[in-house]
Amino acid sequence: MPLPIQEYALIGDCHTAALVGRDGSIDWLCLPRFDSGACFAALLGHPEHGRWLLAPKAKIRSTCRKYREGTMILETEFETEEGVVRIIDCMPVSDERWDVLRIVEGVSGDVTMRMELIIRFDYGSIVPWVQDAGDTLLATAGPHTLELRTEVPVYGENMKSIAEFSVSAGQRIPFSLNYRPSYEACRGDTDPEQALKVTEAGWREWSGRSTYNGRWSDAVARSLITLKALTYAPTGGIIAAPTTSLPEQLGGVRNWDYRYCWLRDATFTLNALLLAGYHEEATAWREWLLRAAAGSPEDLQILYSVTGERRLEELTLDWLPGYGNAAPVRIGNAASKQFQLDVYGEVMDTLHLARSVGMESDLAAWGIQVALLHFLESNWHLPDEGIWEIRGPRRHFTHSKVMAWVAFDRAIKDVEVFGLEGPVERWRQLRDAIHAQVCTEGYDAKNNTFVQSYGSADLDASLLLIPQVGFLPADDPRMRGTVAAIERQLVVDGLVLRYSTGTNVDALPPGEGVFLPCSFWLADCMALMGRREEGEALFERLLALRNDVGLLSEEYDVRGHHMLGNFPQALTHMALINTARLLSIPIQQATCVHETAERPAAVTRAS
Ligand SMILES: OC[C@H]1O[C@H](O[C@H]2O[C@H](CO)[C@@H](O)[C@H](O)[C@H]2O)[C@H](O)[C@@H](O)[C@@H]1O
Repeated sequence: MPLPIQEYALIGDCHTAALVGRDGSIDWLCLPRFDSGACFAALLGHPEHGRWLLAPKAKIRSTCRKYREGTMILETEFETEEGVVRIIDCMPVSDERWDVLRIVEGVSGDVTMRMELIIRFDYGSIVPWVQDAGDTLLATAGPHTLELRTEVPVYGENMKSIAEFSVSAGQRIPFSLNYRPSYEACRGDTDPEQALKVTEAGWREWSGRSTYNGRWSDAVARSLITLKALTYAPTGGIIAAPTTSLPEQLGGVRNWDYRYCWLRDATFTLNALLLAGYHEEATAWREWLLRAAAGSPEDLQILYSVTGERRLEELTLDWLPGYGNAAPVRIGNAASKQFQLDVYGEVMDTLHLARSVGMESDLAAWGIQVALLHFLESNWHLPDEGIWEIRGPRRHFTHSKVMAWVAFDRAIKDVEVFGLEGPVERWRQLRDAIHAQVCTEGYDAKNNTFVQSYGSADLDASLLLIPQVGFLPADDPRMRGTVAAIERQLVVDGLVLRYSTGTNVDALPPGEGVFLPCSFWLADCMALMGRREEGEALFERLLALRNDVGLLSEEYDVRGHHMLGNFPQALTHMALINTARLLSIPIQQATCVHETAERPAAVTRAS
């Protein structure tokens, strides 16, 4: 059984990423990119599905770990009966090669160590042919080769590569695992100590550029680094999470592949990066978006691969039992074929924000935006699958319609503020028509609450975003009523469910954890409504759920006290950054909204 989700830490090179367990085992790694087949898939099965263990053989008394400040370099320290040993793990960022670097450092005593390398390409299904080539161990199968370099002797045993060695205080023993296509020449060795130095300097330089200097700077810094690590450097695409099929319900079927770029998630993420001053990432993402969205607006997908590929066929891997037997394990994502209205609003909002914070205006972007709006004009009235990507029948989701309003609202502001050209009068009429429709069809006057979808009495935590996008101020009585209803019906032990899965709206068996981004959104609403102390208390509670290295998954099981769902998740870390920002500025500024229902200042002002 793999470790509890919160016992993993992330290392990455902005092309792909690995999960390193507290026990020293890398249980998840896809190469050469985030969505490639995994060569270590023990996370979704057993060690025999691939992993790389590097840990003391001696009895472990305690383990503690941390990231080196401002970096993605992980240090795991094991205290054993024989002494203390530290493992330094990282993936040097490079466009030319893919390496996982592990340095074993003796801290005190003489500690006996064990390395166990089990390479299984294609998600644990292919045993490679392993050759000893002197100072290098070569593992090849089809298109893939992994090369292990280390000074300690390695031997084969039961289809595993094993090393046992001892490390004494002050000694450093490097291990490097390099990936290359098997048909290409060996790229040669790198100096591990030098690679570590360069990697550390690179991450520190990047972190040092953050403009956030509020109360929660450590938590925000770790979230920003995590978001950066989920960015695919060659294209600027940002993935939702580096894993597939970590279950939203233990033993359940809510298991999805998140190793793709959702317009929604990437847009939220980008807002967080932009507001912390990371304009380069914003520019790269805008270019990624323009390439991905190029073509007919009606063909816009809600998610793409990191390079913008569209066919993400959903398959199940029946040889993998799944994390804690939560089957099926899925790769690909059928949501790519869904119609989700909200993404139009999210894209328009981000591009508007990009202009507002001074990113150079791009005429090609505006051309695509106008085409998207043209499509939206004749499609906003249709039912859709909504923000939660339900797999049941389409509905008129209130949040989707609100986001259609956002799309026209931001386009109008782009014309008014930046002098861009468009049929602004027609857009104004549409904006007003959508607003009026939402306030009648999406609002239940009897219970004084907005509802999940037109005609339904159910609630939905996506409604908490209404003030953030500027549709209505947080202190509007209808919004106060909605927050109160959500607190009554969707809050479990202080944290927020995204909706009631018992209604079968998503056509899946009921039951999942509380949704962490929605819990941050509740804290935002509290802050915007003048309930700042409650908002802060909820934010602190959420921060306390982070694991020992500051990472969060998508969901949380309040009864079992463990994380659920893919990990670490960009949407959650983005929500954390946004809430920290909101709570870091003076109350007056946070709640200030224009009469025309502008976004709250806190959500638009770069710090
Ligand atoms: O709950 C069903 C859906 O779950 C996934 O979607 C969720 O993750 C997305 C990526 O973070 C997010 O954008 C969406 O709002 C979430 O509901 C899954 O990817 C879908 O295939 C699935 O239908």
